[in-house]
Amino acid sequence: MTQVLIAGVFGKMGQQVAAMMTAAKDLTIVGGLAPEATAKRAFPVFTSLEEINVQADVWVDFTLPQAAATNAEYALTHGMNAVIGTSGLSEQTQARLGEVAKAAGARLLIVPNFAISAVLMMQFAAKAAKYFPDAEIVEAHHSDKLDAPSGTAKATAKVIAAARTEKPLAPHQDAPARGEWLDDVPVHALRLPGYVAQEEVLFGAAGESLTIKQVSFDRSSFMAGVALAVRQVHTLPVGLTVGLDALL
Ligand SMILES: NC(=O)C1=CN([C@@H]2O[C@H](COP(=O)(O)OP(=O)(O)OC[C@H]3O[C@@H](n4cnc5c(N)ncnc54)[C@H](OP(=O)(O)O)[C@@H]3O)[C@@H](O)[C@H]2O)C=CC1
Ligand SMILES: O=C(O)C1=N[C@H](C(=O)O)C[C@H](O)C1
Repeated sequence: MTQVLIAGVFGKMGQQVAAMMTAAKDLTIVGGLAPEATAKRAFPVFTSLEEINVQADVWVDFTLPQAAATNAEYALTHGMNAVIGTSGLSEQTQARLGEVAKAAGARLLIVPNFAISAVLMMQFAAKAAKYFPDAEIVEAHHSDKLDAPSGTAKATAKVIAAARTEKPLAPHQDAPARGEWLDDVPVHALRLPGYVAQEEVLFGAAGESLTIKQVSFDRSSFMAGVALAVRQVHTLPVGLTVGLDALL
């Protein structure tokens, strides 16, 4: 039985993760963390780190970047492995938390996107970038998403840059309409009511193009990945792992 504490338990993701774990026979929710305990749950809901009086195997976090960093530090130094789904943590913060995990002998798994389709999209994009250095990313999310570009778009730009063997042909342009350039990949972020999450990676070369697209129609798309991460985080090396790839 894996015991789990969910931070952000009343959020859009937190609620779905709690429902998924309640239905799973091998996962037990020992507590939740939320700024206000606005509803009753079958497990205790704490409103601050100081209040927490339970021990978990795994801390799962779907909150805000600053909160996630503070929470992860708490979890890693209190005998837990941590699975962070929260987006918007800077590279420096991720590296620092990795050091905290190492010092504590704990595992920290930061996952830009738990949807298997998104993990595969990034893997396919890395493969394509070897042959198509010119790439652009268009991501679209629900209108109350706080961060832009998305964590998935940042992770995709990073893997494209790492896989490229040549420089892109299209010149760098600073015009706002050309998007935000991450690792020499222009990223365009759309925020629209009705959307959940999706991303397209477009590659262009002389006389041809390739588009890789994934869509999360609803948040159930993330649940298999969250369950896998929670069940398997203990098998990862001590310290920081980024992405679900290591567990697939
Ligand atoms: N990796 C992935 O696959 C996915 C990642 N995400 C990411 O997860 C995060 C949450 O997304 P989503 O559920 O849609 O957002 P929501 O805004 O619906 O939920 C976030 C929740 O966190 C709560 N919260 C804020 N501060 C704290 C804190 N210090 N401790 C505990 N809880 C806190 C908020 O409470 P209150 O509203 O009261 O302030 C809110 O209920 C985002 O960063 C998003 O990008 C989302 C989907 C998939
Ligand atoms: O906020 C969201 O909803 C999502 N956030 C993650 C991101 O920033 O990439 C993952 C997914 O896109 C949903």
